[in-house]
Amino acid sequence: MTERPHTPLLDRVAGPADLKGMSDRDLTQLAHELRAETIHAVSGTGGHLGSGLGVVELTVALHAVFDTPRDRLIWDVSHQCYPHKILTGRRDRMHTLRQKDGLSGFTKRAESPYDPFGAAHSSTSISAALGFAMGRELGAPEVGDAIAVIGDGALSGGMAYEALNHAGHLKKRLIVILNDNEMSIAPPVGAMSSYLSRLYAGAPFQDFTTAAKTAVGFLPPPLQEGARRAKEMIKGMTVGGTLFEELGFSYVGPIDGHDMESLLQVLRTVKVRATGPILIHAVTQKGKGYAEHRADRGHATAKFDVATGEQKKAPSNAPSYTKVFAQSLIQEAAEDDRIVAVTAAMPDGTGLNLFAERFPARCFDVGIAEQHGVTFCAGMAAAGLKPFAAIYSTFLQRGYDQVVHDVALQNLPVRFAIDRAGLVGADGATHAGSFDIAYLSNLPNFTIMAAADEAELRHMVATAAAHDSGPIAFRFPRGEGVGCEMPERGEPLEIGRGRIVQEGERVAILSFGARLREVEAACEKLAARGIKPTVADARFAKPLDRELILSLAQGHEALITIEEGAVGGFGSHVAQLLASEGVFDSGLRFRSMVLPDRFIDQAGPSQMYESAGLQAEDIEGMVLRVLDVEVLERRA
Ligand SMILES: Cc1ncc(C[n+]2csc(CCOP(=O)(O)OP(=O)(O)O)c2C)c(N)n1
Ligand SMILES: CC(=O)[C@@H](O)[C@H](O)COP(=O)(O)O
Ligand SMILES: [Mg+2]
Repeated sequence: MTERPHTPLLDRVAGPADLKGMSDRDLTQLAHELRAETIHAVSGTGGHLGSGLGVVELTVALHAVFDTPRDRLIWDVSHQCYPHKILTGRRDRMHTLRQKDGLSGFTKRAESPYDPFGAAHSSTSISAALGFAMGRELGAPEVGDAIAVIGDGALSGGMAYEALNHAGHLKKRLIVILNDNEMSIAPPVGAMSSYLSRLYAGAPFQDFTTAAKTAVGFLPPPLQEGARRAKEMIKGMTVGGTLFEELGFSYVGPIDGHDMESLLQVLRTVKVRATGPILIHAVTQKGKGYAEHRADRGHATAKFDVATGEQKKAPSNAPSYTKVFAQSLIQEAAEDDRIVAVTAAMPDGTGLNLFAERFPARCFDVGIAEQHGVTFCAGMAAAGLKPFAAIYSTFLQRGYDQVVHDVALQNLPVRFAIDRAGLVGADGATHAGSFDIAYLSNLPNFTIMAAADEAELRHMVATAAAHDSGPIAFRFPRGEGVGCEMPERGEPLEIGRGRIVQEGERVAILSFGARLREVEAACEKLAARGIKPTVADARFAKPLDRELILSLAQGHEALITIEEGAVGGFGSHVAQLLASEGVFDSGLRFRSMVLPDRFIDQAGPSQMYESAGLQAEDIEGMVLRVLDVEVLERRA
């Protein structure tokens, strides 16, 4: 980590109360110091750098003008919250950011009273802020103002409009700050993004309409109405946030989100004068002061050298699952022009940026709009295309009703490429892909697969491309594969068929997904005790391979299932099958190893799986217990 920046003003800040006595000039200087501190801190931990750098002035101004934590400040996604955390008493813990037992990379209620609402999934801030505002209106004495800071990317999320619509209807005082940096993770997509650009493209008109507003005031009253309508028409035609005003908000902006003086002036005025919902449109630069010129604006970074900007990434010895997915899909799409692909604002994260380079007309970024993305795919499937929805497990939760109602119920052949399945590491509990097996395997018509390694993933992409008789999903973990031999091209798998990995005796371990490597590591340890389990890779959670499961159950004393998912998934369906076939009556010992029924905070992925009890030593222990070996050893 480079040497600490010189921050004399920031050193005097224990919390936002210390901003109250500062002059505007000091607050401007404080912002410079806060930006340097943010860069310094993230250089030592890695994390989301660009979005925080874009809101440094906004963070200082908000905490200077409003009375946090009584005034509730809610950050959308909250990946931009690092300056906020530094100002709210957590500067000395920033070196623990996104690490085991450290600070979360997002706002978190349990972490600080200055984090009134947790986030990480996008587009939730206005709804939450409106909830606080209504709490205040209904007499919650300790709630002051409710302030949501939402990015232009997050504003492409449907629930943001649901909240804007409701706020405009309720007409209660609510402050929404649109942090518009013309970036999502990638350049933003959508009509809203171009509308916002017009707002400040026409900014000179903003001055004009201000002048017009003043001029109207000098007209004799009978003419004022006509002049006012003329002003509205001009504003409506060009700038002026008409969309927001039509939704019942007062609109202020666009203002320069890095100009401390205008920020302070606008916020102080709004604080005194706002009576209903108001939207302040602040234009900022993502990555300001360090990464604003980078293509990704420094959205996410590993640890880095501040002087050179060089990231310190761990060397990789295997391709990432994401890259294998993208390359495999490109192979399939080259042979079948019905294949199209959809991402919800995560082109690079899902690897679809590679697909788009090859097939630009067949790749769609719908913005942060998973609900729309799923049903958009359903429509394309109904039209005879072969859509692949590439959506992280955790973000697919946002489109669940669309999965049930528009895809499963109509039995439409949408392919779901579910990346970041299982525990994901530094992003912590909000991003864990824990539930997709459970939330998909209970749906009729679905076929569910999980890749044990990158070779299996390639076969599963080919399987999904060939599978046209209904919805099919395949899941794979975040990060690198195991470095196994890769087939040139994927071969479609027989639907509902698993595979034996090693023959053994007494106990069978049936793995679904990428825990297989840990199972094999456990078997190496068990071999030293003369125990050789049978190991099988289920490949499918739906339809189950009945024949394989029943033969394993009938041919062993014990059967153990393992998966990178919560209860209610693969193991539950195996138990259901065994119970319905009366297999338990013959005394089979059955154990199902799943993620525990609790949220697991951020740590390294293997640390998280250790906490979850799904590592090789846990599997070894399970085998020993189920065979009573430990008990016998203790008695011996
Ligand atoms: C529901 C959901 N989908 C996708 C994401 C991934 N994601 C995190 S930040 C981000 C872009 C946010 O853009 P914006 O709101 O403009 O914030 P900025 O990074 O520009 O500050 C996306 C797509 C998410 N957090 N939540
Ligand atoms: C803030 C956010 O939600 C995304 O940036 C997410 O952190 C990306 O996750 P990956 O790093 O796994 O692509
Ligand atoms: Mg943005």
